[in-house]
Amino acid sequence: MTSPHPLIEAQGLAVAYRGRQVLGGVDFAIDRGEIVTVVGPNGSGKSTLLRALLGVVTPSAGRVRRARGLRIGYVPQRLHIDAALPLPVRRFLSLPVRQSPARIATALAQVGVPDIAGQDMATLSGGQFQRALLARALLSDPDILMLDEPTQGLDQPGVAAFYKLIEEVRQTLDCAVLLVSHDLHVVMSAADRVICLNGHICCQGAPKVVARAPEYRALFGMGTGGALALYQHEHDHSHDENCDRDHPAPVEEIDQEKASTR
Ligand SMILES: Nc1ncnc2c1ncn2[C@@H]1O[C@H](COP(=O)(O)OP(=O)(O)OP(=O)(O)O)[C@@H](O)[C@H]1O
Repeated sequence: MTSPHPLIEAQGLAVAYRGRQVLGGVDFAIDRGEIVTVVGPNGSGKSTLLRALLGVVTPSAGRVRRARGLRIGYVPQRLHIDAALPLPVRRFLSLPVRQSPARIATALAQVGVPDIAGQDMATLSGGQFQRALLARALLSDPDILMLDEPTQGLDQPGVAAFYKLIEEVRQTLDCAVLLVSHDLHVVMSAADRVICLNGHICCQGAPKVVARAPEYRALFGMGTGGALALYQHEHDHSHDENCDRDHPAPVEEIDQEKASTR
């Protein structure tokens, strides 16, 4: 259950590209301190949901509300950097907002790569690159971090280390974390809440509840439930364990109010 004053809230959110609806009837809210993970098959609208919450995609129906003055740190799914153009990490971190060397050093230390400031972005390993992107997102001192498949291309230990880092960052900054991922096993253990998306929210709830939901199993198979037991972490707080099985209203019934872009 989210609070009456979430950081971001969407109601009846729908998105269409050139008249083709890819997301519909999405009700969503996230509070400070929560880690929420969005899972779903390729093309199910995960990146679109993040982009609509960010305000870079205009909803075709429904609305998005962001808390006044909300600072969002965004790590995109892809970022192509031309290898022919030298771009030291410290300069990359100063784009688009100039940052002091001290802040850059702090951010790089925070994400566990204190020695790469002078290295060229094109020469970073996959894990170092992802950490540099995360450092850049942290430099905005975010209330919420949005990460779109941040562990793509990392090996399993790299993935596990990255999620551990996210958890540490959440604790240090007391920010919310919204992430999209395909790393089902680790995600299911690291998130407070999992949203299973397939053009609409198929089901959502605490990881162990979602893992049992027939909608989740229909999308991801039965295997994850077993693996979950290995990764399940200890919670010192309670969850709303209701798995929302309601499917969205047809598009025609959704509030047509456009997103506010405060
Ligand atoms: N700019 C765009 N113009 C037209 N169609 C788009 C655009 N962006 C995404 N789509 C389409 O919208 C649908 C949802 O895409 P989206 O990238 O949100 O899915 P996803 O769940 O993030 O997928 P993946 O797991 O493969 O990254 C897909 O069918 C995609 O082709």
